[in-house]
Amino acid sequence: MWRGLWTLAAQAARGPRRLCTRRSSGAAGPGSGATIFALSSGQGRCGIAVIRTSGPSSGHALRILTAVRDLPPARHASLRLLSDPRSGEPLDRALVLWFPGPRSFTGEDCVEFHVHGGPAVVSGVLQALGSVPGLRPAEAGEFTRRAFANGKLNLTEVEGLADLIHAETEAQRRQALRQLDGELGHLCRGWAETLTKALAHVEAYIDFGEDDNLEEGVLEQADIEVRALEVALGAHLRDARRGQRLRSGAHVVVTGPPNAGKSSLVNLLSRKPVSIVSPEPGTTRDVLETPVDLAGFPVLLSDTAGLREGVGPVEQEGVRRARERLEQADLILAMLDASDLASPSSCNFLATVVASVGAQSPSDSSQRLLLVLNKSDLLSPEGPGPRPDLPPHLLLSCLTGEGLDGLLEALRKELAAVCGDPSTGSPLLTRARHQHHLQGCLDALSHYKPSKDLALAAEALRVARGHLTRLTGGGGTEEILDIIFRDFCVGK
Ligand SMILES: Nc1nc2c(ncn2[C@@H]2O[C@H](COP(=O)(O)OP(=O)(O)OP(=O)(O)O)[C@@H](O)[C@H]2O)c(=O)[nH]1
Ligand SMILES: [K+]
Ligand SMILES: [Mg+2]
Repeated sequence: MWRGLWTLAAQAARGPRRLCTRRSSGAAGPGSGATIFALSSGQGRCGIAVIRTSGPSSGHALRILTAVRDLPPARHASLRLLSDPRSGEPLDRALVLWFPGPRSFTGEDCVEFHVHGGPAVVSGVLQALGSVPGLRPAEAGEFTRRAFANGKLNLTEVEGLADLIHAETEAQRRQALRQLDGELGHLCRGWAETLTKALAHVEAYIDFGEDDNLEEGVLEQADIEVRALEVALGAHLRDARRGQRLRSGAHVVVTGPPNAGKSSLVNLLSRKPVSIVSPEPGTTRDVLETPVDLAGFPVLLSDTAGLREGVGPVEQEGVRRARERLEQADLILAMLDASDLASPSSCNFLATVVASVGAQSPSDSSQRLLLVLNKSDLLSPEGPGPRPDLPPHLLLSCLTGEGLDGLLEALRKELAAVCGDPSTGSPLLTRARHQHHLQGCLDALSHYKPSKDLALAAEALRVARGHLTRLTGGGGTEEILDIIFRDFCVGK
């Protein structure tokens, strides 16, 4: 998650960075001449490290380091002794792979050296590559940028790749893989084709409308297709918040009367002592936020002050902050003490918070709520259970852990609804950029009124199509590319 937060924090700490490309050099463009190299596996001691090159001198570099005149067979691993070309000193016995362009990740000639992962070996091979004329170290994201420039990936696929590298939860990984597979790009291309066809029809009508040799119903057909596209775009936009939540984390807020066990639950779900737990009501005052992986979904979990009136000014401020945070929640975990359901604070909580969220119809409610009755261990086995008039709820004991599995399963279902389930359904719009262009496309289509003015209608179609093209990176401006490629590390 968190990548958003981390990137912001890192940028604040370091000041603006220029990580990826030198725009002026046009280093990413095909035929830019330079051959780049970098360590593509993680930094630090490891069993195997992968060093990659990309560019026209890749084959030359491979021959020089292996001191073998013939290149190994394409896309087959071969064992070779690598030596420093300057001193002839052996560096490592390594697996090398030769990927002649265009059938490579970047579309250019590429080589992979799978060397032993010790820091001395890695730095020896990197230095040896640096000594080969025409080779220079890669900048962050430069391999991917070349792949993009050579048409190997479109922009949404590049974003999917960045997300895949940074994915921290199962659901994020699945979503990133789907995007990398080109699902969103595919959808956009289909929509753009529809618009191209409609545009062709409108333009034909402008040119030949008066003639008899134009098929009948051409404009009507274009009209039907554009209106259907508007409906599809609208449906996707309504879903947009879900994709972004999956990328940056859903807001889950734990609330309830004092001492219900909210902090105990937050500690249990995050598996660390985030909040102070004590028998004293009113222990938690500030909102305490912690990133967690809940059932495979990225979540920002907030612990809040117990809701009650008639307390001192500090706790009152805590209650105000708790209510404020509650309004921003995607999912509310409403918690009550199962052994204390008749108390005024429990009744008041049920009548206000639980009832008000529950009253919204599921389709238009922006928030979801799970009611949890904690401290089930305090209920006597034969005595009457929780009140019969309660809304649907789950029983839990933070003390014994009983009911935790059921709660996690319920959370998984709720979060799938909040974030969108990446294993099913239509591709999600994971970034504000996607939403911006789809909205732009939809706005342009609202000006499509061929019955009023054919020329303006054609222009509306052109503007709308431009948004879809830019979404997948066609005609993308350098600034957008810079922002997207900044997400990558060196070697990717
Ligand atoms: N028996 C029992 N006690 C529990 C359980 N969960 C929490 N407690 C106890 O209940 C008390 C209150 O727990 P907290 O987690 O501090 O409750 P809270 O809702 O965060 O309280 P405030 O922050 O004061 O609003 C502590 O003494 C916990 O040890 C449970 O499942 N069973
Ligand atoms: K407490
Ligand atoms: Mg607390």
